[in-house]
Amino acid sequence: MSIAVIGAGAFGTALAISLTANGPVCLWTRDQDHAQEMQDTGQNTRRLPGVALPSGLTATAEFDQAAQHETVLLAVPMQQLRRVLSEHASALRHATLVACCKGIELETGIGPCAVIGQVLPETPCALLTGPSFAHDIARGLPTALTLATENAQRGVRLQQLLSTANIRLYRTTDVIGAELGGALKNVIAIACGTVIGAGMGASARAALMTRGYAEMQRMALALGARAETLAGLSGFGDLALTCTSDQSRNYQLGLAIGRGEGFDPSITVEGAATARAVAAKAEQMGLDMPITEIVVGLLDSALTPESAMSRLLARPLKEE
Ligand SMILES: NC(=O)C1=CN([C@@H]2O[C@H](COP(=O)(O)OP(=O)(O)OC[C@H]3O[C@@H](n4cnc5c(N)ncnc54)[C@H](O)[C@@H]3O)[C@@H](O)[C@H]2O)C=CC1
Ligand SMILES: O=C(CO)COP(=O)(O)O
Repeated sequence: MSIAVIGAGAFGTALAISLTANGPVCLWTRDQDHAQEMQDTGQNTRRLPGVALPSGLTATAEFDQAAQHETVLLAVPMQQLRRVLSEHASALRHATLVACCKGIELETGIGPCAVIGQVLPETPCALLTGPSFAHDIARGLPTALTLATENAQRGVRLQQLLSTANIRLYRTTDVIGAELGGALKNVIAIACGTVIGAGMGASARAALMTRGYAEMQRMALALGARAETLAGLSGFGDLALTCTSDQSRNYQLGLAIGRGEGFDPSITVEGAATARAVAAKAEQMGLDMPITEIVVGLLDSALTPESAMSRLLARPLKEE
């Protein structure tokens, strides 16, 4: 069973490195110079410097070379997924697609598997998500992730195929729950980074993580997710990692907002677009998502960290 990874960013490269322990892997980048650089240096110096690419990994800029593989992992940012699928729809039609991105599409309010379902309705798909930093995976550190797909047989097959020496996969058929856990935790991580950056303390962060988790559940359950999925790796697990580690780019953006510093807009921060998508969806659904709302206010500079916190503290008192 052969594997390709689309997107030679930090995560795509890390997955490709780990998966070569099971067999050859093809890693696609849209940039010919980048592919050449990886071949010449044996490293992805742009996204994962200092980590050697194993000999079983082939870097290419030829899409057809990647798309001929049976299983194709899609490791591009969420807001680019539809474009990549649409540009390469005919080449990808016959593969099994595994989305590796975390987020909600801004224009439509849907997650990665739903986007695949719209662009390539006949193509089997799955989602790989859960707590893991690219650098940890690439360095061979132990991780546990969730593989979500509605087809249970496909889930068993992909679980075996994509488990490696340092990636232990659990499987679920609750795709919407896994999608929402991975997407919504990034929004809460921006809020948590903000309170730490602004010096509001670890107690405030614990409060945001807990009430943020309640918010994640509120939306996910309303959309048909199972509560136990939210309590698992793709929800609680990834929330815990992303809200407490300054390796996280979503958390780092929050730190910068809290400190009143700028942030490089070229860095992939999925929670920013997702916060806007989720706030709009919550309004349509009549759901109360106050932390998501204040994150949008912080991103728009309509709120300061202090005014955002005052707004949360001033909300009517209620049962937990
Ligand atoms: N970095 C990490 O630790 C983890 C990342 N993820 C998820 O993986 C996804 C990708 O993140 P990273 O790899 O970290 O981002 P990244 O910014 O390192 O890489 C993104 C890659 O996608 C490529 N790309 C962007 N737009 C494209 C387009 N239209 N066509 C072709 N290629 C395009 C870029 O050139 C870049 O190589 C995100 O959804 C993220 O949430 C998930 C778990 C861990
Ligand atoms: O999803 C991740 C960890 O599971 C990576 O987090 P960031 O995208 O915030 O860096």
